[in-house]
Amino acid sequence: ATNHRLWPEIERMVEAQVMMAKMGIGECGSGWQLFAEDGEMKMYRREEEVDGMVVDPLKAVHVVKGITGHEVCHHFFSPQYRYDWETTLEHMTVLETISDDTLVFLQTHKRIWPASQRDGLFWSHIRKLPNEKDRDGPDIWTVVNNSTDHPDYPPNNGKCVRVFLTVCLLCQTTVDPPKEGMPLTRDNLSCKITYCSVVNPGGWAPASVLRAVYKREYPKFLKRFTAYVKNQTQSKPIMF
Ligand SMILES: O=S(=O)(CCO)c1ccc(-c2ccc(C3CCCC3)c([C@@H]3C[C@@H]3c3ccccn3)c2)cc1
Repeated sequence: ATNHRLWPEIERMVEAQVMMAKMGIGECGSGWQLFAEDGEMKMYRREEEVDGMVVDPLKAVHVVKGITGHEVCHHFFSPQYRYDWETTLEHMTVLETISDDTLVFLQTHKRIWPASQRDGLFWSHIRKLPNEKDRDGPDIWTVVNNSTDHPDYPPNNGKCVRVFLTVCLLCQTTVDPPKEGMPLTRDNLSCKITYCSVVNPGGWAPASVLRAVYKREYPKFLKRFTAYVKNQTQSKPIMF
């Protein structure tokens, strides 16, 4: 729905986030440090603080066989799967359904001692993008999540401190064609996933605790989420 109050912001954020996600780590500016590696998954972060709070930008790249970018983005965007893969989630509500590709979420995350509990209120938008490199190749799919306001849920008015986040999941599918006359199967699929996130904790939390949480939770999240998508799709028809 292009006539919604958030549309101009969504357009701007999607364009900016997709451009950043497409850039290699080298081009993304200096200061990225590899902090986790597991097979094809590589996680980088930059150590940044705003008003003494850790807001370390994170960029992860991963290559997963047997799934498509559409399937990855569909399972990331759709609320009905979220409790299955998002382990730090305590509660999730869809506050607004702006259109079938744009939702507004309110989420509370499990408390991380000794910091106070956090919640996040953000719009989430899923979009297919043309594959510029290979016109007749599979499309690129992306989901962008960005903090927003909602009149009924002002920040920090209850037990939770409101985090401010911007997240981009960008997926590029590669099809390795089967032998002449052989059917296309999931063995011919590979998906390059780029996950970028900046989470401002919204209020004081010990830097050492936050960095330890990020170091533990982000690799776990991406591995768990991608394994979940493989598991959910393995016996289903391919969704391009
Ligand atoms: O990609 S998403 O949009 C997927 C939808 O859920 C998303 C990802 C992460 C968060 C998030 C929000 C707050 C916090 C902290 C900050 C201070 C205390 C709680 C964390 C901590 C880092 C840990 C974390 C890392 C990865 C996954 C989940 N948890 C993460 C929110 C949304």
